[in-house]
Amino acid sequence: MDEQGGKNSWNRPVAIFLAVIAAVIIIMVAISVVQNKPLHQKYKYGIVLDAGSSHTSVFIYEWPAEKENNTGMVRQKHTCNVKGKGISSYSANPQGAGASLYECMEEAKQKIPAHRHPETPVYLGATAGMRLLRMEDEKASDKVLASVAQSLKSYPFSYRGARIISGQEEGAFGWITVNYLSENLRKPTGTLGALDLGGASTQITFVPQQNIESKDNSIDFRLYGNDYHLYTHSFLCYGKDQALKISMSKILESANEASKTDPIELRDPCFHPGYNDSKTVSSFFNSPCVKEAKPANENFVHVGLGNWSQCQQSIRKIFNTGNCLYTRCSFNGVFQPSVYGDFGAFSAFFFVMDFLNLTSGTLTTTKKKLEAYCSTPWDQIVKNHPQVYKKYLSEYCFSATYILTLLEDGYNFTSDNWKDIRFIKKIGDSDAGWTLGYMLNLTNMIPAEAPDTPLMPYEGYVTFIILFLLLILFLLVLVYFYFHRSTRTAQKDII
Ligand SMILES: Nc1ccn([C@@H]2O[C@H](COP(=O)(O)OP(=O)(O)OP(=O)(O)O)[C@@H](O)[C@H]2O)c(=O)n1
Ligand SMILES: [Ca+2]
Repeated sequence: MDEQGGKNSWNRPVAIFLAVIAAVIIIMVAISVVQNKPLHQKYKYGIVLDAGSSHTSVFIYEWPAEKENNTGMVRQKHTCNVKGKGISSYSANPQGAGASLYECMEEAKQKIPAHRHPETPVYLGATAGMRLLRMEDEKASDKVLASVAQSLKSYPFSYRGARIISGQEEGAFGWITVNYLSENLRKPTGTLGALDLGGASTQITFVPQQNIESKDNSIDFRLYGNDYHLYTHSFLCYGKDQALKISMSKILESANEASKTDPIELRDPCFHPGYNDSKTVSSFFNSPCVKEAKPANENFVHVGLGNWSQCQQSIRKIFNTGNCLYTRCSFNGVFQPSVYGDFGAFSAFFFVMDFLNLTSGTLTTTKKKLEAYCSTPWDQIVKNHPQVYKKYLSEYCFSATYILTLLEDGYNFTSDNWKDIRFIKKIGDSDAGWTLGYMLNLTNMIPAEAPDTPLMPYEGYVTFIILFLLLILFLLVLVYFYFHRSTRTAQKDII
């Protein structure tokens, strides 16, 4: 009896103790499961309209709400191309500029959950087309901006402004975009230079090895605790559409002097042999970028010759490589340090080189291929690309020759560092361009100082604490049984 009673009196506390431990383990495991379960991700959104010289694009970005200060977290969710030309083409009908945004903004309402609309910022940045319109007619450019502002305010988003951004901003934000997307900003590794070619301007931005001699070309950033000293320059009028106007106006001027016939025949080495089209002089002299005297004749016949080296010679005339007041210049007296590091070349750099399959290869092979392309008869080119709009198709020889000349003679890339240029459209899901960097900056999503990073991620921390507690409990159990057994042995010894 005594012995049994003794056994029972020992079993009850053991059972209670084990039950408590089991309960604690169950609660802990339950907490761990709940804590570590992936939470239903909450996203935030932002909209940026890129009002370029040739067209407007609407970009919708999204990012996980609780991770907005981390690099690489913002991605492009959707993009919509506004139908028709850029907003600067509405100078005679400003209301049309705002109205043109309707379809893409309606699409944005569909893509972003309704409960997020009021907090979603919307920005419009206009680039070189509007810079040129402002130079020509400031009132007209103000009216176009007022029209797009009024249109954007009519949507349920948080309107944050419509303005013409500077060439420096365009270059610097393009650089931020490509480096943010490549996740270069929190690492000690190098950064990627940015080359952007639009219709009306072109930008070059990179971290140089040399001193920046002109303060207009220098931009400083402190991002995630690192200091960046950037060189940037935007060449207004050196986008591919304006460059074509300047180049054509030079050939037209000399053709006009040579022949007094009407219409003038413009024999152009940058267009394919067999190309023959009637055009108006005004369509090339309608820009503040064109300084040549306008010929009296309004009509001319544009005749292609398809001679690549002559084409390059005529394009070289639009780059003034003399008159440098610094230790070195790119062109037109603009200071530029030697290009350094890898570069991402996007927008029209990519569209043109990708269309012609020229995104890889050496500078020499690229020139050879382009020479062959330019000399291909026009009817053959049309046959090979029946789906491409003829105006665009006819301009690829000029555009690619312009790109090579700009990169080699303008920015001083060489056969050696040609391989450092990557022709890119996107990085991951997001387009390379200034819009993402612009939004990241205006929403303060890139902190100057690196956010404090915990020793381990939150989920890991919870798991670690639970395992640690379980270990302590296990040790307690061991200790308990050890004493329990030694007490029983001691009791037996007494009996
Ligand atoms: N798929 C595409 C899209 C555009 N383009 C051409 O590339 C040039 C530049 O386009 P883009 O980079 O969109 O220029 P914008 O932003 O409109 O001009 P800017 O930056 O100078 O304001 C334009 O001539 C356009 O017609 C092209 O050849 N293929
Ligand atoms: Ca652009």
